[in-house]
Amino acid sequence: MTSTTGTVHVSGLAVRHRRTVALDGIDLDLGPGVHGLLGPNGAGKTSLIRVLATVSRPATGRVTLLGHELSGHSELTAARRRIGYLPQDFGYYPGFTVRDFVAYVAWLKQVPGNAAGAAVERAVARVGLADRIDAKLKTLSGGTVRRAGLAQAIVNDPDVLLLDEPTAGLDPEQRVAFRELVGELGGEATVIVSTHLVEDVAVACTGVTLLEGGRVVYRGTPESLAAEAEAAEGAVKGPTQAGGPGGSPVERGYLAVLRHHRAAANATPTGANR
Ligand SMILES: Nc1ncnc2c1ncn2[C@@H]1O[C@H](COP(=O)(O)OP(=O)(O)OP(=O)(O)O)[C@@H](O)[C@H]1O
Repeated sequence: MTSTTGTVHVSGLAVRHRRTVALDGIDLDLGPGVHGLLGPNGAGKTSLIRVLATVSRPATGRVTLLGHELSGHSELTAARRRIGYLPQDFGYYPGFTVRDFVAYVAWLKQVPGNAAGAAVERAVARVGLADRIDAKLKTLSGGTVRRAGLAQAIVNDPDVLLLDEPTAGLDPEQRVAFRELVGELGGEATVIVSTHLVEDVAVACTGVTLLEGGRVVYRGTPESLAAEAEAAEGAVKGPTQAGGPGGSPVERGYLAVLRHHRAAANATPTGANR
């Protein structure tokens, strides 16, 4: 976990929004695979993804993506060609068709003109929208627009794919298809997925990073996170104490880690662990 060879390397990353510290000294090293980013509201997931997507700048720290340190103009430009990004809320021209929307991003990402048409059709087909490619975005449901958003994120075959709450608004069938696609993409690319749906992480992710209060409080795999629940439940002799009844093993592990972290932070007189 502490290797420095990952395609995404972050050290001492801090992000502030006016007086709010959104990220407070993050160190991460991520390579190919699907990495789930979990954490409660306000934990800093979007702030981290926005820095990696090069749309916001850190207050302090270093970020290296695919060997490009995200600082100078030429390094940023080189990295951007190889990044795919699906923001939590993305804007679009409602009068654009799915094809126009994805083609526009292909152009922004400098996909060569002679390859762009095929790249657009392939990306749209991969998200299951081939039959809607010439439909205007304003005629599509929220979940379908979100799939078009995913198509634009993968049109350049990115080496780093950043997805902020990609399954929000998807129906269960679409969510299953999404997990399969993300699993496929993670075979070669470094995929970072922020989500509140812990089950997405359990099924689709090879790694898990849990943020709280702008800090990394856990790194592991879905399996190791689930084992945290078992350990906590064993210690307190009852599942209701660790995560509550009905939660999946990974959900209970998530809750157990947060609870443990908060108890440790409260036990620190100076609050230095927060
Ligand atoms: N533009 C902004 N201006 C002021 N504060 C902000 C801004 N964006 C984020 N914050 C604050 O920064 C912190 C981290 O927010 P961020 O959106 O990164 O968290 P998150 O984990 O993505 O949350 P959520 O799960 O609710 O999307 C929060 O305290 C939030 O209120």
